[in-house]
Formats: sequence, structure tokens, C-alpha cells
Amino acid sequence: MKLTRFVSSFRFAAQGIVTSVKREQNMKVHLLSAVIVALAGLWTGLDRLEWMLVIVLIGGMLALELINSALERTVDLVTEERHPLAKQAKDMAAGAVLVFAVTSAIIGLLIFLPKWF
Ligand SMILES: Nc1ncnc2c1ncn2[C@@H]1O[C@H](COP(=O)(O)OP(=O)(O)OP(=O)(O)O)[C@@H](O)[C@H]1O
Repeated sequence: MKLTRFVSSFRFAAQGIVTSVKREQNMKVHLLSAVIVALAGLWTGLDRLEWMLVIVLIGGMLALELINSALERTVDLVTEERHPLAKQAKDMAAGAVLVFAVTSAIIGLLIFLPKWF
């Protein structure tokens, strides 16, 4: 019984990820970026710690985008009308994604640039 519920929770989580990839343009961009960074990592030859950083940043970016999409849907479910709080909620969630994206880009440059130049 409990095992069935446990397995189901993974299935539902997978459905959420698939829905996000299908419907969210930004998620596709993040996934493509992740593949490009992973290929660049293989080509460059990162060490174990560098790979750990890159994997944490990629996973964090994708997870944050999923949360952002979930929040957008929740807001749209609560109100179909324009509301300043709805705007603030969506814009703050988008801001969180932007903060993490910029942070990831800076750390990525700190990892890759010294190896290339
Ligand atoms: N219900 C709402 N009330 C007020 N502002 C909103 C609402 N929904 C979205 N916004 C704001 O409108 C701007 C554009 O948002 P977004 O790109 O998500 O498009 P949208 O207005 O939700 O339309 P769409 O359904 O095409 O995505 C953002 O600043 C967002 O915060």
C-alpha cells in the first residue's frame, strides 16, 4: 500500500516535469542550456568538484523553473483578473529564477574561462 503511494508520488512528479517541458518555453531553453553546458564540461575536462558545482547549478535551475511554473499556474487558478498581488507574486518568482540564472552564469564563467584562456 505504502509502496504504491511512494511509487505514485514519483509518477506524479515525473508528470509535472514532462508537462513543464512540453508547455514552458523557458524550460526548453534551460534544458538545452544544460545539455550545452554538460557537453562543454566533457570537452573541457572538469574535475570532480567542478562537475559537482555544475550539476548542482543545473539541477537548481531546473527545479526553480518548475516552482516558477507551478506558482504561475496557482496564481492563474486563484484569479483570472488583473491584480497587483498576482503581478507581484509572478514577478517575484520570475525574479528568483533570474537571480539563480545570473549566479549560475557567473560561477560557470569562473569555472570555464580559466580553462579556456
Ligand atoms: N493576473 C495578473 N494580474 C496582474 N498582473 C499579471 C497577472 N498575470 C500576469 N501578470 C503580469 O503580466 C506580466 C506578463 O506576464 P506573463 O508573461 O506571464 O503573461 P500573462 O499576462 O500571464 O499572459 P499569458 O497568459 O499569455 O502568459 C508580468 O509582469 C506578470 O506578472
